[in-house]
Amino acid sequence: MKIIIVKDQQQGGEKALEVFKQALDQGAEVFGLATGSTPLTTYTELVNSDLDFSQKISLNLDEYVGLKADDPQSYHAYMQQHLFKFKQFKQSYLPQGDAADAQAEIQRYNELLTKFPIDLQLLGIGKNGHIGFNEPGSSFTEQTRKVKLTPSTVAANARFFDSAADVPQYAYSMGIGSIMRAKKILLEAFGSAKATAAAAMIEGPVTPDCPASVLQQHPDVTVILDQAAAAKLSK
Ligand SMILES: N[C@@H]1[C@@H](O)[C@H](O)[C@@H](COP(=O)(O)O)O[C@@H]1O
Repeated sequence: MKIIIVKDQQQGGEKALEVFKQALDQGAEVFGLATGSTPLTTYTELVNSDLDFSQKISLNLDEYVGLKADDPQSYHAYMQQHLFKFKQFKQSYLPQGDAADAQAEIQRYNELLTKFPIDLQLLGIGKNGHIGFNEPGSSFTEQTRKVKLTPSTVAANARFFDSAADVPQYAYSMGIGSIMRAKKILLEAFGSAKATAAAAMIEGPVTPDCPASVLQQHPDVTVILDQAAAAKLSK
């Protein structure tokens, strides 16, 4: 793992832009994208850059089950608001939260991932070490699936909803097996709330108890941390 420690989230976004630029220079065609507050500065940097994604494909990590694409809380809406409205991609895919047939939706998404192997996967990390919506205990080999969110993740994401009761309890998520197939991975973590998870990911044992720890086994991972998120690293 290559660890980059920056002053703050703003500087983290600037570093992330460099990683995207390098991936494009190396011929990346397919980008795996993430949501949450963590990638916001990265998306702002991408939007304000002259990088051209108009012939590139994107695939998002996850989507809440039950939300329509035009629901303002959906990850579709998030991506539209923060990136796609400003930066054109050739084609962008997310799981369809309101799909009538969950199994068919999972299969559709797995087929897309096979058709478009991800060159650069952007990730955040949950306070409990989850990546995508792969909560502690998730298998390291699974592909896209429907997952039940833990109470702590529901609580953490409640800030984006009117009330905790409105937070969906299930999501479609690329599995850890899908994430690990990406050629290159860029994980960002900002703020003291992520310090324990960041230390477990980087220095702890590789265990499903901290799903992000599996990244220690990936050959090309860059981690961008701000000083607060890096505070619990031993060196
Ligand atoms: N599914 C998302 C993850 O992809 C994200 O990494 C995590 C952290 O969110 P934030 O960046 O807002 O801290 O939250 C959600 O659970």
